[in-house]
Amino acid sequence: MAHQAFLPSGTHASPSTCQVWTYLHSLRRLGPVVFIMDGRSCTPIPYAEAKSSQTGPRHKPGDLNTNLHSINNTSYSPVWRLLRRNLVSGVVNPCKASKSSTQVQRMALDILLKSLKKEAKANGGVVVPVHSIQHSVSFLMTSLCFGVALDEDVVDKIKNVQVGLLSLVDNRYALNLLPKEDIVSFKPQFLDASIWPACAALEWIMSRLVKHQDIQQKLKKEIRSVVGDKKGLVDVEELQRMPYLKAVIFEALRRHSPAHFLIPHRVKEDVMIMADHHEYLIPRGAVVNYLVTSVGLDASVWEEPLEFRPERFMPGGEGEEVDVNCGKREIKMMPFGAGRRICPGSDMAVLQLQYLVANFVNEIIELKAVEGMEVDLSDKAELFVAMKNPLGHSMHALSLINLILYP
Ligand code: HEM
Repeated sequence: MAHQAFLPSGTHASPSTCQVWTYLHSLRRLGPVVFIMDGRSCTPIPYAEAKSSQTGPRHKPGDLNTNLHSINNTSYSPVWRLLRRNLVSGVVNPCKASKSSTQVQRMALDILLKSLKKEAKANGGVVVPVHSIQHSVSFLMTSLCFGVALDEDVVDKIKNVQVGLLSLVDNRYALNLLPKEDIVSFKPQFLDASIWPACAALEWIMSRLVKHQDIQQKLKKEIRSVVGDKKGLVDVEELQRMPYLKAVIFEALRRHSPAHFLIPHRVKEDVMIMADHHEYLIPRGAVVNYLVTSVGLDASVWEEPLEFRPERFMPGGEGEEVDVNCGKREIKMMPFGAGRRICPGSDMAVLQLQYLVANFVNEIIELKAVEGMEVDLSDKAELFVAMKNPLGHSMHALSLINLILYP
């Protein structure tokens, strides 16, 4: 059953978007593909080749980030279960995030709004939101991670020098249950895994709100209909009565999935799969991955998949029943992965995005591009998929935005 098709050459373990599309193309030519990764390169090959390949450990033990005791590097085992349980019950539990972390949440929002307002005031309404977003989300996630609201300077240092994290460990949450080397790898991992995809998602959402003024207005109307003329913040409880807000966030996660791939998975035992009337063997030990983006852009599931249309997640839309946690229903998108290794921060990430976006939109009069400028929606693959030309990246970029704030 050997597949003789021409194989594309290997590429770096974090492929660019262009390479991803090459892979998608390969998928069409080669049928089901197994990605073999050797740490530096990632080669899509048909199952038959995979069968004869050697796959060693993904990472070098001992490396700070990758000592194989961190959640995403650990195979399914009691250690993985313990690490994951600690994270889920101690840090990312959405109830906890909505109650005991309210103060941190508010402070993060405050950082975002203050920094944007200051910049808008200094620059005649023009802002470059990417830095404010990163600062605010970093503050939020690091504070949740360490269990205390950290000083903003500290947040910056952590963001820039994660190696120094150990000196900041306090005895909150579950971290003190872990051996020292696990804490070292847990923290950078928590921060890498939580800050960057959340930043990317927030920036994509803002861009879409700039690009689609009608969606921005509809969202604003929904928020106002729930909070009325109440001065002050939109509460977490109020978010539950904003289905359109959730639809905007889901649509952004579908259309601009922050992760193009999952963290590679290793096959535990030989598995036979059927595709295009062929039976393929995925051999035990092979490293496999999913093209997360392509799942959310499948034209047989989504009408005009490239369009940004939050209405598809409203009653009657093709995404009405979608659950980003990929429960028992058909999987139509998987921005957080699926199954046992699904992102444990998914609920918290969605909640934080709802909170920040609702309050941000409630606070502004209008978010729009500077006259004559347009939002550039090209992307680039870094650790996660970010905007190639961030909103208002420089005075020469095409994507300056004009933030008109209430006085
Ligand atoms: C919009 C935000 C986020 C996105 C799009 C995202 C996406 C993902 C994806 C695609 C995976 C790989 C799943 C797999 O390999 O099957 C993952 C894993 C992971 N994520 Fe997230 N994530 C986000 C936010 C967060 C947050 C807020 C946290 C922590 C609080 C977090 C912690 C983790 C961890 C620890 C893993 C590894 C899980 C394991 O291997 O068992 N993520 N995430």
